[in-house]
Parts: sequence; structure tokens; C-alpha cells
Amino acid sequence: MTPDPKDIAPWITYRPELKVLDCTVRDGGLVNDHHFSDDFVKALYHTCVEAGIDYMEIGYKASKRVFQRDRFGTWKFCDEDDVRRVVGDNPTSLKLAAMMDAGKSDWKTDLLPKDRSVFDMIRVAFYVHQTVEACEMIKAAHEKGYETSANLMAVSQATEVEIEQCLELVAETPAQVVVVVDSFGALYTEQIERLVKKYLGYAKERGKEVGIHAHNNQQLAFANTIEAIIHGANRVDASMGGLGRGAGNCPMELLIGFLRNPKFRIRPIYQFLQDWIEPLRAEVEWGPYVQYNITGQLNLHPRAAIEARKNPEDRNKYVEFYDRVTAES
Ligand SMILES: C[C@H](O)CC(=O)C(=O)O
Repeated sequence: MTPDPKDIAPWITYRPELKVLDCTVRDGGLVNDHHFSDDFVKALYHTCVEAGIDYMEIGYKASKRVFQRDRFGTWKFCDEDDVRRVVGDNPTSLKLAAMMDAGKSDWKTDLLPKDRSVFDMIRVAFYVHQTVEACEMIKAAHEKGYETSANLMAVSQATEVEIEQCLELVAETPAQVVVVVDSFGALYTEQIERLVKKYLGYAKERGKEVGIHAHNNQQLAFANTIEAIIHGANRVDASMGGLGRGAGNCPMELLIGFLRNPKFRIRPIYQFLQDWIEPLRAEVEWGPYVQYNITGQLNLHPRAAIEARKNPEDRNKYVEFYDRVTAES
């Protein structure tokens, strides 16, 4: 059989259906409590438009009952007026997404009907025990007119049977996308392959796409993202300079350098790194530091590593950190 020309050297061709989501402000908000200036978010928005990125996740729609409004920045709540101050009515082809956490958002009351909102997509983030609420959230957002995505977090800690039960329930919802989320940066490429194939098994026949959201604890976020793409993930998350919680995410500059669709342009991304990400490094820290390597290897939430790196004097006490977390786990 003659192979499809697209399959001979797929890394020099492209899949038109593959879409990229920028999660810089949303995941990066977990580093600075969402205190990004309007100018930063505006510059990122224009960069995403110029770079041909498909979606920009501009923040969370978090509950103001659960989180104090004055302790967090604008992008934790993404009120419609705040977002419009930066993007106007968004007269571009870049779609805007917000994330809503199960258990931490007022999804019954906080979502406007789509025709009155600047948002296009709601991504529902949940842990496996919150699957039932997440399915209700997805249905509610869909009924209001939004595209929806199901992001099962911390999948590296869920059992096989829990993942399967979750996917069965999510498959029955209107979610267009189901994302493999490696919250702890714990997964290796072989595991990514298995998970993407498993997710596709539930998603594909219902017309849903599979996505990938990788963390960089073991410096595998880019490699795992490529692996997910190879096995059929068509929705891909990345952030500028890898900005994101703890070790950060798959760097956008690497991802766009890898993708071959001519609609993507890398130059505006370098401009954004130069103008906005490098100055930010002087204020906040993210990246695959040793404490994050350790929590990734142990398949643990990065919170202990984040805590350990808070005090600059203690940052290099790797052995003490290693001994503590291995004694606790
Ligand atoms: C579900 C989201 O992608 C949340 C997140 O960033 C995570 O890693 O978990």
C-alpha cells in the first residue's frame, strides 16, 4: 500500500485541524495571584492575534464568595467589563476562553448568555471526584452558547477505572474537547501515548477532540506535547516562555517553532518574550527547578515545592526538601 504522503515525514507537514491555546495569563496567574497589568494582557492578546494562535485563555471565572476580590488580580474573575477593557469586542479570529473550576466557581449565576459575552469557550477544570458537577457545568455552559472543554486535572493520580468512568460520563456531555492534563508534570511520553489513545477511544466517535496540557517539572512538557500531537491530540496548550504554576508549561515559542501550519508566526512571540516575559522573570519565578523535578518524579502536587522556593535563602536546600517529601509520601 502506498503511504499517504502526509505520513512519510509528518514533522514537515501539518494538520489543519490542530489548534493552539495560549494559557499564559490563566496558568501564569497561579504564579502572581493573577496580578497582570492591563498592558501585559493587551500586549499578549495582540501577540496571539499576530501569531495566528487559535484561543487565548484570559483567566479564571472564579467565585467571589470563595476568593476575596481584593486579594487577587482581575484575571482570577474575568468580569466581562474588565475583559472588554483590554480586547474591546474582540473583532479578530482569536477565540477567548475562561476556565471555571468545579467547586470554586458560581457557574449557575456567573455566566452570561454567549451572545452577551466576549468569551467563546468555557474550559471546565475538575478532579476526578468532581466529575458529576463538571458534567453539569459543561451542559450549562453549552446551553448558554459556549464551546466547552473538559479538563480532568491531576490525571497522573487517578486510577485507570476512575479515568474510564470519568471519560464515559464526559463523553455523554456536549464538551467539544477532552484534555489530558498532567498537572503534576509526572507523566512520561509512554503514558501520554496511552492516555491520548484512551481519551480518543471515548472522544473520537462522538466528534470530540482530545487536548494536551503539560507541566514542565521533568523538562518533558514540550516532548509530551509533541507525543500527544503524534497520537492524535488536536488541541494543544502552551504559554509564553512556559509561564505557569511551579515548573511552568510547554513553551509557546518551542511549540510554534515545531508546528508547520503557515498560519502561525513566531516572530511576534519572540517580541513578547523580549518585552514582557524577560522583565517578569525579575519579579516572579517559574521553571523546572530541582524541587519541581522532585515533586514531578514523586507524582505530587507542586505546592510543597512552591513553598520551599519562596524564601531565596532556602532555595538551594535540595536534600532537605527531598528528605522531607520522601518521608511524607
Ligand atoms: C485543567 C487545567 O489545565 C488546570 C491546570 O493548569 C492543571 O495543570 O491542572
